[in-house]
Amino acid sequence: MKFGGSSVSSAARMREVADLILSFPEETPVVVLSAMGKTTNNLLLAGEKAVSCGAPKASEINELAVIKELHLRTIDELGLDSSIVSGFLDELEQLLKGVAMMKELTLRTRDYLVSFGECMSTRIFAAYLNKLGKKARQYDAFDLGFITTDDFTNADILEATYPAVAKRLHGDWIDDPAIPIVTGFLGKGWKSCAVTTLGRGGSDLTATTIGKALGLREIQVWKDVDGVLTCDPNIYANAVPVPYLTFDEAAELAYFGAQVLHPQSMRPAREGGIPVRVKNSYNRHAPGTVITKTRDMRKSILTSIVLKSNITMLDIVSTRMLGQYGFLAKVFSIFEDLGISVDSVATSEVSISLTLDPSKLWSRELIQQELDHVVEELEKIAVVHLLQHRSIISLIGNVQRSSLILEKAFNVLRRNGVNVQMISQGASKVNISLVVNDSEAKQCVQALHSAFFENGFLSEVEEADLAQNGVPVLVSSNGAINGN
Ligand SMILES: Nc1ncnc2c1ncn2[C@@H]1O[C@H](COP(=O)(O)OP(=O)(O)O)[C@@H](O)[C@H]1O
Ligand SMILES: N[C@@H](CC(=O)OP(=O)(O)O)C(=O)O
Repeated sequence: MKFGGSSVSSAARMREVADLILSFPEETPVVVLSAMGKTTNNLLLAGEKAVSCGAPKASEINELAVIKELHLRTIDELGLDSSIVSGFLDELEQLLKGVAMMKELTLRTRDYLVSFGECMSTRIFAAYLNKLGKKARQYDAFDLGFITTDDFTNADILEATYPAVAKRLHGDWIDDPAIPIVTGFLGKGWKSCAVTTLGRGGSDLTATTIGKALGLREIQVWKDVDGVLTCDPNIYANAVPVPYLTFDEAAELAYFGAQVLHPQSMRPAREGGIPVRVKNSYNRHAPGTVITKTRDMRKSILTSIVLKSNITMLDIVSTRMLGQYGFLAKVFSIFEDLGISVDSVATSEVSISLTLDPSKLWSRELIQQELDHVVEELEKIAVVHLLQHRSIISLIGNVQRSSLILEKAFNVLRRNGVNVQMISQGASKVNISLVVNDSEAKQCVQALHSAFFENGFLSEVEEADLAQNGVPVLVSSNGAINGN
């Protein structure tokens, strides 16, 4: 059971989550927690301010005061001893003074700095469960066996993690049973032995990794929404929960920008064949979303609409003759050399259009200087147009019905006077990506959502299928059509 920052943002929320866990007395869950509320953001901001504020002022950083106040108030309201976090808060202040003195915040120090959030939330929660008489044991993931690459701020979990975590949790359970309360988001670099983090929202990945390591029956990720929704509720309030998803759909949805799940988190669940249930800790009786390997696609057309804004698009036209081989290889080797990730691609014989995500690495914004450098390198072999302030609208759905989805989508976009600048759809993908201007993207998502989900479109298609085939068309998740 993983609870995100919004689920454990205060003493009241911690009580609620404890009550939720205790309401399943027959279960012996492993609990994964994120940092309380906005603590990770505050730690990052405090670190950035420390770089330039000068050592004497480091203790006065506003975000440090906010973090201290939140954790001490929570401890107080839960009737716990302040010594649970006071050591961490003192060390945090020292660390910020150190950053201020050095006038630099390396990626390694940044990871160590943000680790304080999860280290404190898990200690508070474990102490509270123990106070309630439910035996709990706190674990720091970096001591539990989470072994990662040394890519600070965006580390990958290594295979050795699975047996190490299983051995430790099983061993401790046999010696002295207690509910494990594990820090999400954190790991230990295999060479550096320093604390690493798994990228923003990485606690989902911690949970699915533990699920696979222990071969659990189910992985639950508890959020502040009723599951994965048909679109981001901040973009369009009419979004509704999606009851079932496949791992592929969920991964695509997360990768293309839905903040609800960490993009890598589906991998261990898929490998372990363990269902993931997305639930609402504020509304525990809502059924949520169940994510599994396959699902009944009979009535599935469009599942969810995802928006990723502030995308940079490159239009690259070869300066050489038509039919020249090796052009794609040359272009992609430039991206590889510069360590820049490409999201969507559309090609013709002589040109490539592709999108780059400036926020892919949360630690390192793709800044103008880097973009200029990419263009400079590409201009050695092609004519390049850099197009900024674009958005990718991803239509996640049943690719076997892609013509139907595209017909409907383009109808809507034409009616809204929107010109699509790039389209990307693969043979086995569950995702059709459309690139539009940032300024018109939200309006497009709203119009598409109304057309697909709110105006009886799905039942109309179902009726048409029935009329045409006698029975609804059954499409399995591998794409085979089984209709009569
Ligand atoms: N398609 C989507 N479905 C559900 N939530 C989404 C979607 N896209 C964006 N979100 C946002 O993601 C948030 C994720 O929930 P949250 O509880 O904050 O996660 P966590 O606690 O793990 O950080 C939601 O509050 C919602 O605003
Ligand atoms: N605290 C980390 C890790 C995490 O997973 O958080 P959340 O579950 O609240 O998204 C972050 O903010 O990125």
